[in-house]
Amino acid sequence: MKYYPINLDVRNKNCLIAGGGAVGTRKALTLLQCGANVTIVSPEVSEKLEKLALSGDVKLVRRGYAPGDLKGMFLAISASDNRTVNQMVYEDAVSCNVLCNVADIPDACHFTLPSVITRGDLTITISSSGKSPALSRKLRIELEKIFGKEYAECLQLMGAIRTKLLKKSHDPDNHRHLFRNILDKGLVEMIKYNNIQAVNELLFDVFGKGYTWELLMNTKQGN
Ligand SMILES: C[C@@]1(CC(=O)O)c2cc3[nH]c(cc4nc(cc5[nH]c(cc(n2)[C@H]1CCC(=O)O)[C@@](C)(CC(=O)O)[C@@H]5CCC(=O)O)C(CC(=O)O)=C4CCC(=O)O)c(CCC(=O)O)c3CC(=O)O
Ligand SMILES: NC(=O)C1=CN([C@@H]2O[C@H](COP(=O)(O)OP(=O)(O)OC[C@H]3O[C@@H](n4cnc5c(N)ncnc54)[C@H](O)[C@@H]3O)[C@@H](O)[C@H]2O)C=CC1
Repeated sequence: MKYYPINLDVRNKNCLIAGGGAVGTRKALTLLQCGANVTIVSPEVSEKLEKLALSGDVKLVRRGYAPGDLKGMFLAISASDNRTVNQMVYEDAVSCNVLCNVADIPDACHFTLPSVITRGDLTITISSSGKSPALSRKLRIELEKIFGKEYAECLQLMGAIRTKLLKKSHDPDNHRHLFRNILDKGLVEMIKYNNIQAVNELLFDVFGKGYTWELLMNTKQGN
């Protein structure tokens, strides 16, 4: 494996994108979805970014990238159409210890971006280790057909069961068996076909009283 896969918490972290064209816009939208504070440094930007700047969702600095722009940044993405600029952003990032991704120089990346599918709190990511973004995209489209919204609901339910069980005791050996058991008995399919009665019967069989779809799906969960 060439890259170490991690899930990075960028909420409220300052992130800079140099270059506000098609690629910079795509990367900005993902960062925004994840709750980052996004600054775009670019002489020209896409219409989408213009709108996001007007609504205050991104900060726009309308000029070319300059050394010093990375001060106070947690992460940087260089997506300009100028390789010299992109290389400079990378070198600045290395010298100020900022995590950096350069859209057109895979070797000048601390991290690369995967194709992403989200279903509620479930995130499925695909990386080709930089070899073929087109293949990552194709796989995403295929997997989106297989993993529907039932996975978001299933995850919400599993999370609520887990919170409830962990409040009572920490018993990983026993819990592992219970969780695998309800998944192996077709929980996802029952949710997919909206067979809530079967879900409740299964919950009762495995966990006993107090574990119902109605109760668990209305439980407030962390983060
Ligand atoms: C290394 C990496 C660095 C990074 O950007 O993080 C990188 C690099 C480069 N991409 C290029 C081109 C394309 N990129 C896409 C699309 C995506 N690119 C993304 C990520 C990555 N792209 C990282 C590796 C990802 C992995 O490991 O798989 C995705 C997954 C995520 C995202 O961008 O958010 C997003 C799909 C989102 C989705 O739809 O699911 C398409 C597809 C299309 O547009 O149809 C094409 C044209 C077809 C093709 O080239 O395959 C070129 C120019 C090559 C040239 O000059 O020809 C370079 C530079 C180079 O390789 O030198
Ligand atoms: N990693 C990826 O997923 C992909 C990467 N690429 C590469 O990404 C780069 C950008 O592609 P596009 O967004 O399609 O190009 P684009 O031409 O749409 O956008 C380039 C942007 O860079 C800005 N720019 C120019 N000089 C700048 C400077 N000195 N400082 C800051 N910004 C500056 C321009 O104003 C423009 O907004 C290209 O090098 C392309 O080869 C292309 C496709 C996918």
